Amino acid sequence: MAEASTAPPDQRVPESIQHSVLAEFAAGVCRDIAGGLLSTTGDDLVPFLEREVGRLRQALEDPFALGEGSEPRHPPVFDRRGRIAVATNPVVSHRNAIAPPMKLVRSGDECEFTVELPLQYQGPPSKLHGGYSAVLLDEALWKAVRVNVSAISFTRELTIGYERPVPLFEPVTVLARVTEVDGRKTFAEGEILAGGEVCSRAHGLWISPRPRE
Ligand SMILES: CCCCCCCCCC(=O)SCCNC(=O)CCNC(=O)[C@H](O)C(C)(C)COP(=O)(O)OP(=O)(O)OC[C@H]1O[C@@H](n2cnc3c(N)ncnc32)[C@H](O)[C@@H]1OP(=O)(O)O
Repeated sequence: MAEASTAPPDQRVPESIQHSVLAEFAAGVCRDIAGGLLSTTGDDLVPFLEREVGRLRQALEDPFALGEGSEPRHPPVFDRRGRIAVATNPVVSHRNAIAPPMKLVRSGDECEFTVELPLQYQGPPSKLHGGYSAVLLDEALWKAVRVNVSAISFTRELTIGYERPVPLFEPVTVLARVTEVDGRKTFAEGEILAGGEVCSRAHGLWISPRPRE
């Protein structure tokens, strides 16, 4: 298998479905280790790590059993230059161990995501770090812009209002929609909700780069 973490994109090689499933499984184990390292102390630490490493070892011994009947959530795709592109997105990609990952459940005029945040995203006790609320909202609003405007756009301004803390360890919803399109500029807004109540609100501006001369 290619050393995907160090190889530049154009040196990555195509991979089987089983390897994509294995990579996503390994990212999931990394996520569980990251959370467990924060909640496991003293004598529990070694058995915890042995258990997690054991899950990974078992998958390595029989990656085909792991992949049987299942599809990777984010299989590598070919980019416009025909190179293999791994889904690196740090919010939604199952292959990225630092992504929660946030899941798109509805896409259209309004985009809806769901996500459950574990301990590694904690700011105040049992609550989401505010900077990470901005990350979730940036991604969700960018997606609403992406779905509703043909040109690719990048975040130019993003304003967050923190009305209530976002809880960890339970499903939260992230909503996003476009409010105005004005040439290269697209304005969007959205919210993070928990238990039906708005915790954070965002609005911002996305701009598509000037076409090259
Ligand atoms: C393949 C992509 C995968 C993406 C994955 C998900 C990513 C999630 C979203 C992100 O996080 S993107 C990453 C974070 N964003 C960036 O890194 C963007 C950095 N900024 C830029 O690259 C440039 O500033 C940008 C391309 C966004 C715009 O550059 P321009 O030079 O084309 O914009 P310009 O400054 O000319 O502004 C365009 C227009 O907007 C106006 N404008 C700028 N700021 C404004 C403002 N705050 N309010 C109202 N209007 C504003 C500006 O006056 C101007 O108006 P006019 O067209 O009428 O002249």
